[in-house]
Amino acid sequence: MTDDGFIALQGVEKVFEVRKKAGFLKRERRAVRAVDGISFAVARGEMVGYIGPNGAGKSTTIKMLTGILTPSAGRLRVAGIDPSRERRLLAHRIGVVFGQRTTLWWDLPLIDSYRLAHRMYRIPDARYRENLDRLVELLELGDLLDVPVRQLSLGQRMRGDIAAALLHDPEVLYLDEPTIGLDVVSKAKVRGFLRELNAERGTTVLLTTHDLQDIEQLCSRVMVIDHGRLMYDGPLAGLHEAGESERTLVVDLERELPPVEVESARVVRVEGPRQWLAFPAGRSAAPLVARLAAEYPLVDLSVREPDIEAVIAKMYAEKAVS
Ligand SMILES: Nc1ncnc2c1ncn2[C@@H]1O[C@H](COP(=O)(O)OP(=O)(O)OP(=O)(O)O)[C@@H](O)[C@H]1O
Repeated sequence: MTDDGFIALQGVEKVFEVRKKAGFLKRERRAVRAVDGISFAVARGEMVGYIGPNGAGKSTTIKMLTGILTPSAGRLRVAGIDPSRERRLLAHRIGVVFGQRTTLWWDLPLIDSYRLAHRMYRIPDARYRENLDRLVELLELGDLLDVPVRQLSLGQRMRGDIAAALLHDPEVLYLDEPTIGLDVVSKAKVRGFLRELNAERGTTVLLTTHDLQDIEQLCSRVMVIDHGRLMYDGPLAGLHEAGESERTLVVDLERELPPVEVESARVVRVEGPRQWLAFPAGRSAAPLVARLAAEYPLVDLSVREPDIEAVIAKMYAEKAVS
């Protein structure tokens, strides 16, 4: 593939014209800039998180990447293909899973949707059988193939949808909220499968989610979008610095004491002999622990990582002010 990435966007914009009621008969036209000049490149085999608050422009970006929507401006390529111009050609190279809406046939047994995909994508018979067997095994669908989709639980349906998106061996998989509404066990199954898919097949994955544990467990890189603009693109750890987040050192002292005093950390909570100290997430906890141990009667301690959701919220707040 070219140097500019397997998925490549340069200054991509999407503006929607919406009509708004402005009186009894009057309607006003208004432009909604859903995506406002986004540029990024994703290399083949990367697994990237694409996150942001509601209405940020995530789904619009994914729709442009699949060719459903045409960008208003900018350049966009997936596997060297212009999605909106060659949507059918691209369809053979990509798989899409929308967590909130199924692509499976609601009233038919699960297997019928797969048979349909077999024909629709013209998947060679041997390849279809092989992929179906592998996906059924990995996603634990064996007992569900003859069950009508409407009778499946949400977690089962989601696994069914993921299999449907992968029968034709796509090189790229877009996942829009793949764990939404799933219980802990189902989430773990979906995440485990995606990790394996990426490691074994080198499938490039772009993942949109509100569940930051999805990102934590799957993606080494994360892009944050807000108001149609890219606010952050980098490793997950860097988000903490961007949000100037803090880690927490929880210390158990021998007895109740006034809030401890130690450089570069501040006590944020005291409960009996236990105290919570906030310190910058980018710093090592070791010198802090050493100082505390030298000056106070320490019994036990633990370090808590910051909640990423809070980090992002803080980042937004800071950008809004600046
Ligand atoms: N077809 C459309 N016509 C008009 N406006 C639209 C259309 N699709 C999206 N928008 C607007 O574009 C903006 C971005 O929407 P988008 O669905 O891409 O956000 P999102 O980040 O996916 O949000 P969510 O997390 O809620 O799904 C919103 O203001 C939305 O109302």
